Amino acid sequence: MRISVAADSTDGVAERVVSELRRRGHEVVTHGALSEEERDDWAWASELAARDVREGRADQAVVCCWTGTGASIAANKVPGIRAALCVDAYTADGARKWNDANVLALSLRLTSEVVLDEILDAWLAGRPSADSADVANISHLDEI
Ligand SMILES: O=C[C@H](O)[C@H](O)[C@H](O)COP(=O)(O)O
Repeated sequence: MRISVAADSTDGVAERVVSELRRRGHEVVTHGALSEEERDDWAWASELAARDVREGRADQAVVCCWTGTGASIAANKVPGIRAALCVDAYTADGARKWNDANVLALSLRLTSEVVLDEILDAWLAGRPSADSADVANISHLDEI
């Protein structure tokens, strides 16, 4: 997959997100503090990654800030984006299965290297549920 990764800082696991995705064979585009030229504030960086997904330049995105809150809020402002702030593998699995999330938001403060690896495993293996109630919920998001 082609995955856009944004962060407002290179602290914590930000650079490990990029290296782990590349190690797993994905093509990675970087934004914010992970890019040489771009503004590194979370609202701008996260917006760019979310727009990559919205406009078809990426299949998915990972957006990071210190708490994960600002990055997820910014990504969710972009139409069609379903960003999920995930703190563990169970949440990441549920975000893909029940929410068809297309953007993974991470806290650079909270996410350890071990937990990051578990989250990425669950996120990348996850598939959206075909259950009619789940499909209806996702569909309603576009009507809100
Ligand atoms: O939701 C916001 C994020 O957690 C930011 O990473 C946090 O506000 C820190 O930003 P800064 O390093 O610019 O103070």
